[in-house]
Amino acid sequence: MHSCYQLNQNHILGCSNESSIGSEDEEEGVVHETVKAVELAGCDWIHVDVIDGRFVPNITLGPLVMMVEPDQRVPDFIKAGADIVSVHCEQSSTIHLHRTVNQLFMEAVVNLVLIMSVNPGFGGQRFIESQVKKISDLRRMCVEKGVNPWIEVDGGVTPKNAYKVIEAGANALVAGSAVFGAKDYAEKL
Ligand SMILES: O=C(CO)[C@H](O)[C@H](O)COP(=O)(O)O
Repeated sequence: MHSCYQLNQNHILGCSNESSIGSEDEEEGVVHETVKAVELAGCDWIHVDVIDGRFVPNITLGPLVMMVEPDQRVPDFIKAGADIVSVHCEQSSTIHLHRTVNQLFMEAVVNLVLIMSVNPGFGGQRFIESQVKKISDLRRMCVEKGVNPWIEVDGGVTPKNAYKVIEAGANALVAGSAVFGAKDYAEKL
């Protein structure tokens, strides 16, 4: 099983002394250190949310890099080092899903379905229990079709409920506040 961690500006600020973050360089240093720390603690993936203040009210990466229609930047994310790129299926986020998925297949090997288990936009929300059935339905459909994608679950995942989503068939978990809000990342892992 892979575990992965969401990294966004809120989580970085949440686990640091906000007043100590001044310049962009300092902020970049905090991001760097935090990523290094969760990697050392044993996380397998770093999950970075690109949230642009349109599909959801929040902005994760900061106004300087704010964008609309992030799916149009897929090649840039890959060039920047992303191994996996996932997009929202809602048309209000990804305007032309078919085109974007085709583009993903041309740019990289894509084999992951992400099920959101909170309303997207903010970390620290409560896990939506009804999504457990969605995960098991998806796993069953995959078995029936003879495919085996990563099934990633994102939102409200904690050490207390992780077993449920794993039992339902997920094999990649995003944990934001559960990990970045803890003093000891490895223990939460
Ligand atoms: O993508 C999200 C919101 O848009 C995630 O749900 C969230 O950021 C993950 O954090 P947490 O584990 O605290 O729910």
